[in-house]
Amino acid sequence: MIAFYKVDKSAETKFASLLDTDDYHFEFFSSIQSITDHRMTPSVVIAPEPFVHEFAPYAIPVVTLSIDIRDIRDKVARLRNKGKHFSRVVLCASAKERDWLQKEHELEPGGIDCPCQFVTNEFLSLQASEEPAIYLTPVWDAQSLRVRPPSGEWQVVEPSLATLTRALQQALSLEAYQRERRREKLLLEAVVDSLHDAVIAVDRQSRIILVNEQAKMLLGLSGDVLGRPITDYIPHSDMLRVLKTGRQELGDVATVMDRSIVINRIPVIVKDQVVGAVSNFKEITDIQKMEMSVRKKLHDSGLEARYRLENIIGISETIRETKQQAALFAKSNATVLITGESGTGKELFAQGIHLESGRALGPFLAVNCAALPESLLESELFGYEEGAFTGAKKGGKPGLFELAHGGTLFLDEIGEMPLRIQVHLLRVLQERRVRRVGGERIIPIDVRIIVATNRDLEREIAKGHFRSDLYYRINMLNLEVPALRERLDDIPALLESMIQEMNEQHEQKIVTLESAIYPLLQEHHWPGNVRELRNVVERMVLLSRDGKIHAKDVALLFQGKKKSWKAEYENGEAGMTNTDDESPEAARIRRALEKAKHNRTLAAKTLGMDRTTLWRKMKQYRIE
Ligand SMILES: Nc1ncnc2c1ncn2[C@@H]1O[C@H](COP(=O)(O)OP(=O)(O)OP(=O)(O)O)[C@@H](O)[C@H]1O
Repeated sequence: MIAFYKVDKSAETKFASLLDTDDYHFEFFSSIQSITDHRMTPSVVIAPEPFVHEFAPYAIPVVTLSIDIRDIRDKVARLRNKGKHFSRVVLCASAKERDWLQKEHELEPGGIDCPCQFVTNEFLSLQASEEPAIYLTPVWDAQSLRVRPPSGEWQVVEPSLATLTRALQQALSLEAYQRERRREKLLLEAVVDSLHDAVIAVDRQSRIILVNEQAKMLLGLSGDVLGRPITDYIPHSDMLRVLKTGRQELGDVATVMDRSIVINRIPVIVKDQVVGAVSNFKEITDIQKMEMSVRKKLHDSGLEARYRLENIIGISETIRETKQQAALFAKSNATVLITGESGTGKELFAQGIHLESGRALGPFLAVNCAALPESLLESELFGYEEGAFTGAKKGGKPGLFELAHGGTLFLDEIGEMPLRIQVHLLRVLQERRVRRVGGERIIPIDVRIIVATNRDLEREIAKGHFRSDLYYRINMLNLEVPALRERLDDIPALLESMIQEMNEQHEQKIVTLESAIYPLLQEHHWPGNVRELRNVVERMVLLSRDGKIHAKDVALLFQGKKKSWKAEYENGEAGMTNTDDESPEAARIRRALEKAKHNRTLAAKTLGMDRTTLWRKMKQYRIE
């Protein structure tokens, strides 16, 4: 909307006819009050020069309406034509307008055929003179003349149509510019409002120039706060310090309206000058929620705990008791040591405890301590800072302890953990904080630790392979997972669920199992526990015909494979490796290594296994 302020009737009529189309919205006003009371704020105002200053407190652009030297020349010419006699022109106007007219006259004196004097209203004096004068004043100053010359000697000058048109053109282009600025402002506001962070910005004088809804909500601001000093709302705002020092302040923690928030304050610097400051802040709980969801995404890519305690199959007394005990342990935050032969389902219990605990919504991360070389295990667990070692990722990397914050970290095969890392782990468990490899920062962590082993740790301590202080620290709650041979009653239920799972996997439809199969399964010793059973079922499914598993196939399977399985499981692939006598497999590996002159790639090749498996087995059998 274009507002015309205190323009005279004649100008009003001319402006109205110039704007006589539906394209423009305009109004005439005679007081500031009537403008501020109007339902629409004008985008631009046209006001005669003496009244422009009234708009100083308002952020509205004003186009100044003033007469120009041509308007005076025309007036003088018209007066002469009417037969007026004068040999002097005295022009009386407001200071600014007077200055402009005087300058214009100096630059282009032609046109006025007698001397011209320019004065302001305050200095208008009616000197008696030999030379008759004509006193001219712009129409908007007529009412305010301090001294009034005798009638007939003074005349008002009205702006010509050309002057009015120029002012109007200026106003229209300003309005278009304003409209564009408003559109940009709305866009910026929408962008800032769409941020999850609360944002508030101030100018050099610490007046609020931008604030989003989140900031209003967190700071409890309401109404129109733009343009108000930030100290009206936050008396000792730290933004004042940032405006003064020009230094950013990141990660400050404060309590605002009983909420803990994390604040960043950043100076806005233009050409080395601090021209304002912007602060973005967030409730700590929001940050925690975000962390959770990032971690959740991590889980979705394979690190999620999926097994609940109730999904662990088994109806036997022993497994039911173990599940009850695990549920009880889930209630506490203490470290759990899960022991049991390999393949008994220790990891499933670790997942079950996590999901049963108050940390269920947090991350569950697992690492097999036997599967990684010492230095890699260390950086996986504790993370590293940039430049900690050659090849360290830029920006460093958080370790599993950090990533598992708020959740559970499962350390499988803890018995295989190198002694040096055991020391590091003990410190983390005691202090509940980690320091990344090569770093200085101490990072507090809230992680529940569950460890598992199939080794007899007391024996390992006696052999000097495991630290006793760490053992006492982790052995707070001990969950013993029973071997499958101690709970043969569970085999039918396990069998059923595994067949169903494999049917889905292999798109088969096994419907019946010959009943003679069950005694075969009950007689077996199951050194590889449930994992071995899973292998057997897989083979049974592959051997099945017409949707049926035949007992004779299973018998053959056991007979043919008995030896190799026995060797496989009893010699340490998955079973307890407590024997001090070297197993045949260990001997085979030792021989292959010697033959290959300790070239592991070559040895692995002759043994028919990949390097990682060889490496793992060497660790398992403690072959140097
Ligand atoms: N009660 C059970 N119900 C269903 N599947 C089970 C059960 N117990 C174990 N399994 C299956 O047996 C396999 C071995 O389980 P898991 O890895 O948890 O054993 P583990 O004791 O941690 O073994 P290791 O000591 O070798 O790490 C997995 O495939 C698991 O799904």
